[in-house]
Amino acid sequence: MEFTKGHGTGNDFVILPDPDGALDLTPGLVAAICDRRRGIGADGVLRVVRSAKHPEGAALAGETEWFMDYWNADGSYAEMCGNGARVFVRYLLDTGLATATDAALPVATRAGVVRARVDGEVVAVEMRRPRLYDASTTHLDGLTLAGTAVDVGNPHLVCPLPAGLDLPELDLTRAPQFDPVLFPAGVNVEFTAPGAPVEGTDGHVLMRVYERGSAETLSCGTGACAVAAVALRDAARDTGVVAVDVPGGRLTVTVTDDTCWLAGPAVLVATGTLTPNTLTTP
Ligand SMILES: N[C@@H](CCC[C@H](N)C(=O)O)C(=O)O
Repeated sequence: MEFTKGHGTGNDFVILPDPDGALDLTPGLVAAICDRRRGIGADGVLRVVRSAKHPEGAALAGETEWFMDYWNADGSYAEMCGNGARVFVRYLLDTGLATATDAALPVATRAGVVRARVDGEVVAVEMRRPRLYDASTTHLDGLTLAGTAVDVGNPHLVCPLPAGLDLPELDLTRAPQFDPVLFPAGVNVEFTAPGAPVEGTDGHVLMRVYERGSAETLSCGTGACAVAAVALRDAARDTGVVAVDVPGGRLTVTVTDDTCWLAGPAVLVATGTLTPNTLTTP
Protein backbone atom coordinates (compact mmCIF):
# COMPACT_ATOMS: atom_id res chain seq x y z
CA MET A 1 0.00 0.00 0.00
CA GLU A 2 1.61 3.28 -1.12
CA PHE A 3 1.32 6.27 1.18
CA THR A 4 2.36 9.91 1.41
CA LYS A 5 2.86 11.87 4.62
CA GLY A 6 2.01 15.57 4.79
CA HIS A 7 1.08 18.28 7.21
CA GLY A 8 -0.44 21.74 7.53
CA THR A 9 1.05 23.78 10.38
CA GLY A 10 1.99 20.52 12.12
CA ASN A 11 -1.44 18.86 11.80
CA ASP A 12 -0.16 15.68 10.14
CA PHE A 13 -1.82 13.14 7.90
CA VAL A 14 -1.13 9.86 6.16
CA ILE A 15 -2.51 10.10 2.63
CA LEU A 16 -3.69 6.86 1.00
CA PRO A 17 -4.41 6.92 -2.74
CA ASP A 18 -7.44 4.73 -3.44
CA PRO A 19 -8.98 6.17 -6.63
CA ASP A 20 -11.41 3.30 -7.15
CA GLY A 21 -12.46 2.92 -3.52
CA ALA A 22 -11.12 -0.64 -3.41
CA LEU A 23 -9.27 -0.35 -0.10
CA ASP A 24 -10.90 -2.02 2.93
CA LEU A 25 -10.10 0.86 5.30
CA THR A 26 -11.33 -0.03 8.79
CA PRO A 27 -11.22 1.96 12.05
CA GLY A 28 -8.64 -0.53 13.36
CA LEU A 29 -6.37 -0.09 10.34
CA VAL A 30 -6.61 3.70 10.58
CA ALA A 31 -5.74 3.63 14.29
CA ALA A 32 -2.78 1.32 13.61
CA ILE A 33 -1.46 3.54 10.79
CA CYS A 34 -1.75 6.64 13.01
CA ASP A 35 -0.02 5.00 16.00
CA ARG A 36 3.17 7.03 16.48
CA ARG A 37 5.25 4.10 17.77
CA ARG A 38 3.92 1.01 15.99
CA GLY A 39 2.64 2.64 12.80
CA ILE A 40 3.55 5.67 10.66
CA GLY A 41 2.06 8.18 13.08
CA ALA A 42 -0.42 10.93 12.24
CA ASP A 43 -3.36 12.97 13.53
CA GLY A 44 -5.52 11.45 10.80
CA VAL A 45 -5.79 9.63 7.48
CA LEU A 46 -6.84 11.17 4.16
CA ARG A 47 -8.08 8.59 1.67
CA VAL A 48 -8.02 9.94 -1.87
CA VAL A 49 -10.97 8.39 -3.67
CA ARG A 50 -12.97 9.34 -6.75
CA SER A 51 -16.23 10.99 -5.65
CA ALA A 52 -18.18 8.61 -7.87
CA LYS A 53 -16.61 5.62 -6.09
CA HIS A 54 -17.44 6.67 -2.53
CA PRO A 55 -20.96 6.29 -1.06
CA GLU A 56 -20.77 9.74 0.56
CA GLY A 57 -19.13 11.39 -2.45
CA ALA A 58 -21.31 10.06 -5.25
CA ALA A 59 -23.89 12.84 -4.98
CA LEU A 60 -21.08 15.40 -5.47
CA ALA A 61 -19.41 13.61 -8.39
CA GLY A 62 -20.92 16.06 -10.87
CA GLU A 63 -19.16 18.94 -9.11
CA THR A 64 -15.76 17.45 -8.38
CA GLU A 65 -13.70 14.38 -9.21
CA TRP A 66 -12.09 13.81 -5.79
CA PHE A 67 -13.56 12.99 -2.38
CA MET A 68 -11.54 13.56 0.80
CA ASP A 69 -12.33 10.56 3.02
CA TYR A 70 -11.01 11.91 6.34
CA TRP A 71 -10.51 9.73 9.45
CA ASN A 72 -9.32 10.76 12.91
CA ALA A 73 -6.35 9.00 14.54
CA ASP A 74 -8.61 6.83 16.71
CA GLY A 75 -10.40 5.43 13.65
CA SER A 76 -13.51 7.60 13.93
CA TYR A 77 -14.35 9.81 11.01
CA ALA A 78 -15.30 13.47 10.90
CA GLU A 79 -17.43 15.60 8.63
CA MET A 80 -14.65 18.06 7.81
CA CYS A 81 -10.94 18.73 8.31
CA GLY A 82 -9.66 22.14 7.23
CA ASN A 83 -5.94 21.38 7.35
CA GLY A 84 -6.64 17.97 5.84
CA ALA A 85 -8.36 19.63 2.88
CA ARG A 86 -5.37 21.92 2.37
CA VAL A 87 -2.93 18.97 2.44
CA PHE A 88 -5.27 16.93 0.21
CA VAL A 89 -5.16 19.69 -2.41
CA ARG A 90 -1.37 19.82 -2.21
CA TYR A 91 -1.33 16.06 -2.84
CA LEU A 92 -3.72 16.28 -5.84
CA LEU A 93 -1.56 18.96 -7.44
CA ASP A 94 1.85 17.41 -6.71
CA THR A 95 0.79 14.00 -8.03
CA GLY A 96 -0.91 15.42 -11.13
CA LEU A 97 -4.37 14.14 -10.14
CA ALA A 98 -5.55 17.73 -10.53
CA THR A 99 -4.09 20.83 -12.10
CA ALA A 100 -4.00 24.34 -10.70
CA THR A 101 -6.00 26.79 -12.76
CA ASP A 102 -7.27 30.29 -12.10
CA ALA A 103 -10.53 28.75 -10.95
CA ALA A 104 -10.65 27.45 -7.40
CA LEU A 105 -10.18 23.67 -7.24
CA PRO A 106 -13.23 21.87 -5.82
CA VAL A 107 -12.89 18.95 -3.39
CA ALA A 108 -15.78 16.87 -2.03
CA THR A 109 -15.99 16.28 1.72
CA ARG A 110 -18.67 14.92 4.08
CA ALA A 111 -19.55 18.56 4.78
CA GLY A 112 -20.02 19.37 1.09
CA VAL A 113 -17.72 20.81 -1.58
CA VAL A 114 -14.84 23.10 -0.53
CA ARG A 115 -12.77 25.10 -3.01
CA ALA A 116 -9.03 25.70 -2.92
CA ARG A 117 -6.55 28.24 -4.21
CA VAL A 118 -2.78 27.76 -4.14
CA ASP A 119 -0.10 30.42 -3.92
CA GLY A 120 3.36 28.87 -3.55
CA GLU A 121 3.61 27.14 -0.18
CA VAL A 122 0.21 28.44 0.90
CA VAL A 123 -2.99 26.51 0.23
CA ALA A 124 -6.28 28.25 1.07
CA VAL A 125 -9.62 26.46 1.23
CA GLU A 126 -13.02 28.10 1.18
CA MET A 127 -15.56 26.54 3.52
CA ARG A 128 -18.93 27.76 4.62
CA ARG A 129 -19.17 30.51 7.21
CA PRO A 130 -18.99 29.13 10.78
CA ARG A 131 -22.31 29.13 12.66
CA LEU A 132 -22.27 30.26 16.27
CA TYR A 133 -24.64 28.50 18.68
CA ASP A 134 -25.15 28.21 22.43
CA ALA A 135 -22.89 29.13 25.27
CA SER A 136 -21.56 26.07 27.09
CA THR A 137 -18.75 25.06 29.44
CA THR A 138 -15.86 22.65 29.49
CA HIS A 139 -14.17 21.09 32.50
CA LEU A 140 -10.44 20.57 32.36
CA ASP A 141 -8.06 19.69 35.14
CA GLY A 142 -10.26 21.15 37.89
CA LEU A 143 -11.11 24.26 35.85
CA THR A 144 -14.54 25.21 34.48
CA LEU A 145 -14.29 27.40 31.38
CA ALA A 146 -17.09 29.13 29.51
CA GLY A 147 -17.25 28.79 25.75
CA THR A 148 -19.29 29.13 22.55
CA ALA A 149 -20.45 26.21 20.42
CA VAL A 150 -19.54 26.66 16.75
CA ASP A 151 -20.44 24.53 13.72
CA VAL A 152 -17.85 24.57 10.93
CA GLY A 153 -19.27 21.43 9.32
CA ASN A 154 -17.83 19.66 12.36
CA PRO A 155 -18.49 20.66 16.00
CA HIS A 156 -16.33 23.01 18.07
CA LEU A 157 -16.39 24.64 21.50
CA VAL A 158 -14.30 27.82 21.68
CA CYS A 159 -13.20 28.73 25.22
CA PRO A 160 -11.28 31.98 25.86
CA LEU A 161 -9.06 31.68 28.93
CA PRO A 162 -9.80 34.02 31.86
CA ALA A 163 -7.21 36.67 32.77
CA GLY A 164 -4.40 35.16 34.82
CA LEU A 165 -4.45 31.78 33.07
CA ASP A 166 -2.00 31.22 30.19
CA LEU A 167 -2.28 28.70 27.34
CA PRO A 168 1.01 26.89 28.16
CA GLU A 169 -0.32 26.15 31.67
CA LEU A 170 -3.16 23.95 30.38
CA ASP A 171 -2.75 20.21 30.77
CA LEU A 172 -4.17 18.79 27.54
CA THR A 173 -2.85 15.28 28.09
CA ARG A 174 -6.39 14.36 29.13
CA ALA A 175 -9.63 15.09 27.28
CA PRO A 176 -11.66 18.13 28.36
CA GLN A 177 -15.17 17.25 29.54
CA PHE A 178 -18.20 18.73 27.73
CA ASP A 179 -22.01 18.66 27.73
CA PRO A 180 -23.02 15.39 26.02
CA VAL A 181 -26.53 16.71 25.34
CA LEU A 182 -25.22 19.68 23.36
CA PHE A 183 -22.50 17.59 21.69
CA PRO A 184 -23.89 14.05 21.32
CA ALA A 185 -21.22 13.14 18.75
CA GLY A 186 -18.34 14.75 20.69
CA VAL A 187 -16.63 18.06 20.09
CA ASN A 188 -13.27 19.66 19.31
CA VAL A 189 -12.34 22.08 22.11
CA GLU A 190 -10.28 25.21 21.40
CA PHE A 191 -8.66 27.27 24.18
CA THR A 192 -7.75 30.82 23.24
CA ALA A 193 -5.93 33.94 24.42
CA PRO A 194 -5.59 37.34 22.72
CA GLY A 195 -2.48 37.99 20.60
CA ALA A 196 -0.65 41.27 19.89
CA PRO A 197 -2.00 43.23 16.88
CA VAL A 198 -0.90 41.87 13.49
CA GLU A 199 -0.76 44.28 10.54
CA GLY A 200 -3.36 43.65 7.85
CA THR A 201 -5.71 41.74 10.15
CA ASP A 202 -8.76 42.58 12.24
CA GLY A 203 -7.77 40.28 15.05
CA HIS A 204 -5.05 37.98 16.38
CA VAL A 205 -5.76 34.98 18.58
CA LEU A 206 -3.50 32.35 20.16
CA MET A 207 -5.02 28.86 20.29
CA ARG A 208 -4.47 25.34 21.59
CA VAL A 209 -6.85 22.55 20.68
CA TYR A 210 -7.94 19.15 21.93
CA GLU A 211 -9.39 17.38 18.90
CA ARG A 212 -12.17 14.85 18.99
CA GLY A 213 -10.64 11.55 17.95
CA SER A 214 -7.04 12.76 17.85
CA ALA A 215 -6.20 14.36 21.29
CA GLU A 216 -4.06 17.53 21.38
CA THR A 217 -2.75 18.46 17.93
CA LEU A 218 -0.37 21.20 16.79
CA SER A 219 -3.09 22.78 14.66
CA CYS A 220 -6.73 22.47 13.65
CA GLY A 221 -7.99 24.34 10.60
CA THR A 222 -11.70 24.17 11.30
CA GLY A 223 -10.86 25.05 14.91
CA ALA A 224 -9.05 28.17 13.70
CA CYS A 225 -12.15 29.13 11.68
CA ALA A 226 -14.35 28.67 14.76
CA VAL A 227 -11.96 30.77 16.85
CA ALA A 228 -11.87 33.53 14.21
CA ALA A 229 -15.67 33.67 14.05
CA VAL A 230 -15.88 34.07 17.84
CA ALA A 231 -13.15 36.74 17.82
CA LEU A 232 -15.03 38.73 15.15
CA ARG A 233 -18.30 38.45 17.06
CA ASP A 234 -16.55 39.68 20.22
CA ALA A 235 -15.17 42.64 18.23
CA ALA A 236 -18.72 43.38 17.01
CA ARG A 237 -17.71 42.62 13.41
CA ASP A 238 -19.58 40.47 10.86
CA THR A 239 -16.61 39.86 8.60
CA GLY A 240 -12.84 40.26 8.73
CA VAL A 241 -9.39 38.70 8.73
CA VAL A 242 -8.03 36.97 11.83
CA ALA A 243 -4.53 35.58 12.39
CA VAL A 244 -4.70 32.43 14.50
CA ASP A 245 -1.43 31.22 16.01
CA VAL A 246 -1.37 27.53 16.86
CA PRO A 247 1.60 25.58 18.29
CA GLY A 248 2.48 24.52 14.70
CA GLY A 249 2.49 27.99 13.12
CA ARG A 250 0.08 30.62 11.83
CA LEU A 251 -3.23 30.22 10.00
CA THR A 252 -5.04 33.15 8.44
CA VAL A 253 -8.82 33.05 8.44
CA THR A 254 -10.95 35.38 6.32
CA VAL A 255 -14.64 35.38 7.22
CA THR A 256 -16.93 36.83 4.55
CA ASP A 257 -20.72 37.23 4.50
CA ASP A 258 -21.25 33.57 3.67
CA THR A 259 -17.90 31.80 3.46
CA CYS A 260 -14.69 31.32 5.39
CA TRP A 261 -11.23 31.05 3.83
CA LEU A 262 -8.56 29.13 5.76
CA ALA A 263 -5.00 29.77 4.55
CA GLY A 264 -1.57 28.47 5.58
CA PRO A 265 1.32 26.30 4.49
CA ALA A 266 0.63 22.72 3.38
CA VAL A 267 3.52 20.40 2.60
CA LEU A 268 4.20 16.78 1.67
CA VAL A 269 7.22 15.36 3.45
CA ALA A 270 7.55 11.65 2.57
CA THR A 271 6.31 8.78 0.48
CA GLY A 272 6.62 5.09 1.22
CA THR A 273 5.14 1.63 1.22
CA LEU A 274 2.99 0.42 4.08
CA THR A 275 2.69 -3.28 4.90
CA PRO A 276 -0.73 -3.47 6.58
CA ASN A 277 -0.31 -7.05 7.84
CA THR A 278 2.62 -5.95 10.04
CA LEU A 279 0.55 -3.30 11.82
CA THR A 280 -0.81 -3.96 15.29
CA THR A 281 -3.04 -1.90 17.54
CA PRO A 282 -2.26 -1.54 21.26
N1 LIG B 1 -7.63 18.85 12.31
C1 LIG B 1 -8.82 19.09 11.59
C2 LIG B 1 -10.10 18.63 12.18
C3 LIG B 1 -10.19 17.11 12.17
C4 LIG B 1 -11.55 16.57 12.58
C5 LIG B 1 -11.82 16.72 14.03
N2 LIG B 1 -10.89 16.02 14.88
C6 LIG B 1 -13.26 16.22 14.30
O1 LIG B 1 -13.45 15.08 14.77
O2 LIG B 1 -14.20 16.97 14.02
C7 LIG B 1 -8.86 20.44 10.94
O3 LIG B 1 -7.80 20.91 10.53
O4 LIG B 1 -9.94 21.00 10.75
